[in-house]
Amino acid sequence: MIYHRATLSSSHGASPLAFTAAITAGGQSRRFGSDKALAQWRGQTLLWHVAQALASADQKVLIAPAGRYDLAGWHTIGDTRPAQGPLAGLEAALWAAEYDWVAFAGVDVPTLTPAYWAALLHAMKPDALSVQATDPTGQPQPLGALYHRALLPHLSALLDNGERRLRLACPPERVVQVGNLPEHFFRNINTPQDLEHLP
Ligand SMILES: Nc1nc2c(ncn2[C@@H]2O[C@H](COP(=O)(O)OP(=O)(O)OP(=O)(O)O)[C@@H](O)[C@H]2O)c(=O)[nH]1
Ligand SMILES: [Mg+2]
Repeated sequence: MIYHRATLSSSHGASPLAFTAAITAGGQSRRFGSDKALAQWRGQTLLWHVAQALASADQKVLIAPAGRYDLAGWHTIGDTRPAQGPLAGLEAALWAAEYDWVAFAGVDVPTLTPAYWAALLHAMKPDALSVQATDPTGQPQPLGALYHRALLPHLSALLDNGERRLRLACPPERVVQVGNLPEHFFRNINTPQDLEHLP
């Protein structure tokens, strides 16, 4: 594991790295009870908030069934392995990526901001294949994280072997962990109650 303490005020003058943004949106929202991507928070859908935080990306892909969502500026691609979960969504994202680095998000992380993604991009190290924020309990967050597209063969082998856990997408020794980020970034929305508790 490679550790990095985040700074949210990172303006270093270097030209920003070109990257792909991918939102995996092929889930069934069973715990939420209706499509959580379209649930409203602060007058917009959760999906809109997630996309806004990634507006500066050079390529924007939504991994979802054709026709389910219409998000301006985002190109929808289908799952390579439908209904196999977010690890399969990541496989589709890395497969479609035109840039080495992919900022990978779910539809249910509406409190992420451009500063969150900038902190992850800033923490990148030469040997890294993933950059993941750690929550206040120290748990790495694989669903608002950066992945290098060189992980694709590793990921496909995992999926072929029946693995579905997103946290295994990258070998731990190639993950850069980013600590010290504000607590409000770590709010996954799984149920209507989770949404009610968002400020
Ligand atoms: N592309 C793709 N994304 C998925 C798939 N399953 C889940 N996701 C997405 O992965 C993210 C996190 O998954 P969950 O929080 O489990 O969402 P979910 O599966 O819709 O919700 P539950 O049915 O309650 O588990 C969400 O953005 C989902 O849309 C899938 O099979 N394909
Ligand atoms: Mg699920």
